[in-house]
Amino acid sequence: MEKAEIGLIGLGTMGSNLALNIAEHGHRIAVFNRTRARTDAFVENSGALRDMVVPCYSLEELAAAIRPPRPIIIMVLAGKPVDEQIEALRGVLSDNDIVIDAGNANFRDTMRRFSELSGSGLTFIGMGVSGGEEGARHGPSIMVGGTEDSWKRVEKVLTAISAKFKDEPCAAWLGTDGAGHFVKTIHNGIEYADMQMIAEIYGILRDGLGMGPKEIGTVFSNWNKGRLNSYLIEITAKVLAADDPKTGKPVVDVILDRAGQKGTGKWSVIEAQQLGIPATAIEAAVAARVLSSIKDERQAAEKAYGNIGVTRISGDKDALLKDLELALFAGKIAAYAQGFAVMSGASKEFNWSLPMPTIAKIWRAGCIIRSQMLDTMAEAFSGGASTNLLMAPAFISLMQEAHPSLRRVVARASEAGAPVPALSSALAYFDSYRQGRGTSNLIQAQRDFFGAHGFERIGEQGAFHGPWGSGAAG
Ligand SMILES: NC(=O)C1=CN([C@@H]2O[C@H](COP(=O)(O)OP(=O)(O)OC[C@H]3O[C@@H](n4cnc5c(N)ncnc54)[C@H](OP(=O)(O)O)[C@@H]3O)[C@@H](O)[C@H]2O)C=CC1
Ligand SMILES: O=C(CO)[C@H](O)[C@H](O)COP(=O)(O)O
Repeated sequence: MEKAEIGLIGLGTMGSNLALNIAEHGHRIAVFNRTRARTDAFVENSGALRDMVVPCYSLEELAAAIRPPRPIIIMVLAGKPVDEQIEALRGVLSDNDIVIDAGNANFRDTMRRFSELSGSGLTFIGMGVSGGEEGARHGPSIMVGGTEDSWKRVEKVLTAISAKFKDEPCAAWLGTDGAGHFVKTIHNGIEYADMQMIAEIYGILRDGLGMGPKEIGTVFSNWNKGRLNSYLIEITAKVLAADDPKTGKPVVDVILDRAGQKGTGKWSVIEAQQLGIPATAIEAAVAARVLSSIKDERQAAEKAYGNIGVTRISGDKDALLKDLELALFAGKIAAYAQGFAVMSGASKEFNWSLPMPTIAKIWRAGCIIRSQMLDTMAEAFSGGASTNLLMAPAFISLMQEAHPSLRRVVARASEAGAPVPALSSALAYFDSYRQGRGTSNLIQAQRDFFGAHGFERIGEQGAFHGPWGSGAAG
């Protein structure tokens, strides 16, 4: 039998679709899954691509089915299962074979795996993939970390299967070792903020304006034709339009308000904190998911405080809708600015030289956060935007137009009792970032008072102490 060009382990949602995508692009692929039944089901459902697929029932069989040097994609649950697969593969692979971890790995695990495999003869690639089920099948965004040489060896197949934005492949080599998985992690952090802000706007429309799912869906659908055009807005409109076959009710009304998470949002926030770079909108989104998960406690609190609910927001509905659209737009810009700032900090910390224009470009199609705005970001970064996206001329104009709406929406939502943690964090970040003289002069003084930490004076060099007298520095 003709040998396969590539192998894949893990035929779950992502792996099975990625395998079919690879096969459809003319690459014969050998596949293996821990649970045999899943391999059988995959083969049975591979339809016209059946001849391009080689089912294998052991790693030995998988290795024997692929032409050396073998590229093998691992697409299993992140964490220990990946280590177990790598360990098992070491026993069946040969020098120059390439092991590609394509799951949502923590980039620190990826760095460790790089160092553990160095000198083993095997090449390792840590690769972030975004686009969910549909993206994996028809074109995901692919973020690669590893040596440039290893990228060159897999570039052809990865660019072929990736999404295309106006013919440009959404797959790129972003740097050594953990670079690809770090960028995927921040992609997901931004995804969390984006989703949370959309949910906050949905909350205002539902509880503040008393609108039903279908009507809200139409609002999102209209917004998707304008500046907010993005995959997440598009699917939100579709979700809100869908009915539950069991009850006939809008499906969103029968879903529990409790969202899970697998780790990438939390890792984004941890790494931002480690780097000392504020990612407050992302942090608020992660915290909101955590709060959503303590449903019993929230219900008890509702009883304790009385069901105050959200008071109705009155006024010109069209003007309010315009404000909500612009508020979401401004909030998104702040969240992206934070995500890119974190990547910029990590790039320096880990010597990756992350290419910001390329990252924005490969996020324009295929991935979950794809949006029209990313094209403007790609242009801004290509034009040399470096410190913070909020300093790019195009984004200064956009924020000047949109921030008054964000301010009004946060104020009105707070008055009405509608929680808007991500939008308000985004606004506070923007307001703090654009304030030439803030309030930390007082913090310097407080620190000096209780801890003799000293402070700087305006226009003078050196460290100074305050005239605090007795009781200070105690
Ligand atoms: N779903 C999504 O939208 C996206 C997911 N990802 C990432 O891709 C990876 C796979 O996700 P997804 O396809 O959704 O997950 P699924 O739950 O659909 O599939 C999980 C796969 O992992 C395998 N697996 C689990 N534990 C082990 C183990 N201990 N040893 C060997 N194999 C194991 C399963 O095998 P078995 O059949 O035997 O259980 C199955 O093939 C994850 O890292 C995920 O975070 C990345 C981007 C998007
Ligand atoms: O990577 C993804 C999308 O880009 C996965 O769908 C991931 O599972 C999303 O994160 P979480 O499950 O924590 O919401």
